[in-house]
Amino acid sequence: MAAIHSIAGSARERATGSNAKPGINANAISIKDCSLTFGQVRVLNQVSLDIQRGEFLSILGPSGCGKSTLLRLILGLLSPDQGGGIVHHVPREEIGIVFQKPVLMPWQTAIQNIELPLSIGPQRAKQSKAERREKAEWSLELVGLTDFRNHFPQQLSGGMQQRIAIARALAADPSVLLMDEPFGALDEFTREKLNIELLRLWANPDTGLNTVVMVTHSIQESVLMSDRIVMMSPRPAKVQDIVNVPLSHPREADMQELPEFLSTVREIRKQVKAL
Ligand SMILES: Nc1ncnc2c1ncn2[C@@H]1O[C@H](COP(=O)(O)OP(=O)(O)OP(=O)(O)O)[C@@H](O)[C@H]1O
Repeated sequence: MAAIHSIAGSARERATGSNAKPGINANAISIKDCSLTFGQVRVLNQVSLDIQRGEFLSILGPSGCGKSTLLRLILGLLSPDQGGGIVHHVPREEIGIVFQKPVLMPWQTAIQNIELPLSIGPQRAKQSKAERREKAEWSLELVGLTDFRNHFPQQLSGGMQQRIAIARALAADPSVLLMDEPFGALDEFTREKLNIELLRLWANPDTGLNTVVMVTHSIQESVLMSDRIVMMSPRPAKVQDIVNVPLSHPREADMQELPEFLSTVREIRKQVKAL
């Protein structure tokens, strides 16, 4: 099916506005005809996708089709065995990731967990200890958890732990954030709250965050949050379709009652059934 709607105006503005300076590619990352096989199992089959600067892109597809594999490919943790490869138009160190499980160190406090990646590897030399602490405090404040800075993970709810994981990713100042089912383990109420919080962080000019790529199993979540939705086919996965979401920004939870929201959800459901 052809893309069913034109791209939302504000997304285009984000993609082609202040971020797309002359001479800078309008894409953040380009995936060119990539295939990947694990042993005898072909997981990705000639996947091509341009991830545009400034967009919120969701990836939807059947379980096991290769969505997480695609994120790992984008991050550079895996390499394609065939195809033109991945072109990063933004520096690799500007790409952050948030996983479904927050993976926090249980013996470290919230603020220490956020600081940790800033204090190891090449990141360490970039900032003094005081600067790292200041950055961690800043990102903790962004996710509204300053009062919980000295709490250990087990003293925090699942939603709070995931906000710490998001703060940890934001502390490294990513321009591109990859998210692998970040809210999949949360209850519906918390999930919807964090959906909107994440959109606010994406729109917040204080963060360098510009482009989000989110794997999700939820059609509603993908429509509420995204500018475009990539539909993957069953394994070996290829890009089946790209759906443009006709909702404006800023998004609000009650937009889920709009006819454009409902018709887009219906259209995607129809496509999912036909996979
Ligand atoms: N390191 C690996 N070695 C071998 N096979 C792997 C490896 N990683 C993933 N796979 C296989 O690749 C396929 C795709 O896995 P992947 O986790 O990318 O799917 P997914 O679409 O993210 O699944 P889900 O929606 O259930 O999270 C699966 O069959 C999985 O078993």
